[in-house]
Amino acid sequence: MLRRIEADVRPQIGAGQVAAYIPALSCVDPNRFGMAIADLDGKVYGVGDWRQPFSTQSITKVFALALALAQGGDDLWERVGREPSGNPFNSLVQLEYENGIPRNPFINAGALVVTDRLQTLTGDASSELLEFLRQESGNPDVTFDPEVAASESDHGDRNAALAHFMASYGNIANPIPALLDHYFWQCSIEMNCADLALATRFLARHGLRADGTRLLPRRLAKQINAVMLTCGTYDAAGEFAYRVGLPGKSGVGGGIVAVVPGVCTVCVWSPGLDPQGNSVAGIAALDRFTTLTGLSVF
Ligand SMILES: NC(=O)CC[C@H](N)C(=O)O
Repeated sequence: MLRRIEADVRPQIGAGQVAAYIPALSCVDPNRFGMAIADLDGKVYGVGDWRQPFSTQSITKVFALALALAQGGDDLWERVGREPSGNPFNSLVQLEYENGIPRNPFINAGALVVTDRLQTLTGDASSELLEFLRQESGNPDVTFDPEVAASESDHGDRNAALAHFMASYGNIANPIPALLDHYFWQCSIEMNCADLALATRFLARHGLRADGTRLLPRRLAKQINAVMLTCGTYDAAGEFAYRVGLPGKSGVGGGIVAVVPGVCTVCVWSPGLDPQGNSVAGIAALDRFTTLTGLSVF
């Protein structure tokens, strides 16, 4: 089935624009495509470049959210909302109208609040996140890409503006330079499709980690999946629900993870992005996946 999906989406591979806001991402080959499916027991099936590491970027926002909720509980929701933003992921405009409370945890402003919370809870948000991803993927080689992290920092004015703006409303607790560092390191984590499909499994397993221990109560796993469905692909979340019908989270590295609760997880990677910053071939592949298998939440 994966081979069939790859063949079906071949005309779209290379379509769109590779992220160009930092040099480290702009040189990625747009013709790459990989896809992996992990079942609940951790068996992985893949096609194409599924073992090629890529920049996970905003996909890490899901894992940071899960850790912040697991360790700090529902208080987080006093500082960040759960509604789709209908605006680009790095937009500033809504924040002023809404008194420094970001619409959801998956736009940059919301993710900065989540990382701030994780930093308060753990004292080392990005290392905590990396360790979690290593454990859940079973791959000790999952690592930061220092070049991407440095590039994010060099071109980080907008994220810095978001953080300072929220701090003016009292919605950031940690020193901003340290918070931004953790956020940029978080964005720089490199993983492949297999790693990401495996690491996302706790959301398909209703909160159970790879080792069988519980990360999240069932309720929280359901809630994170719901926020992914409504907010995981920014101002294209409606279109993603329409075409794919699964909780999903994208990143500007061209990766997307999707969850079929109680069944499996999927990760697809292809660097060409649509204007909303989501992988063109990635969405097409997930669209084919749910159409061919009938495995959507609807
Ligand atoms: N959508 C994304 O993947 C955005 C992540 C990117 N590093 C940023 O903060 O702008």
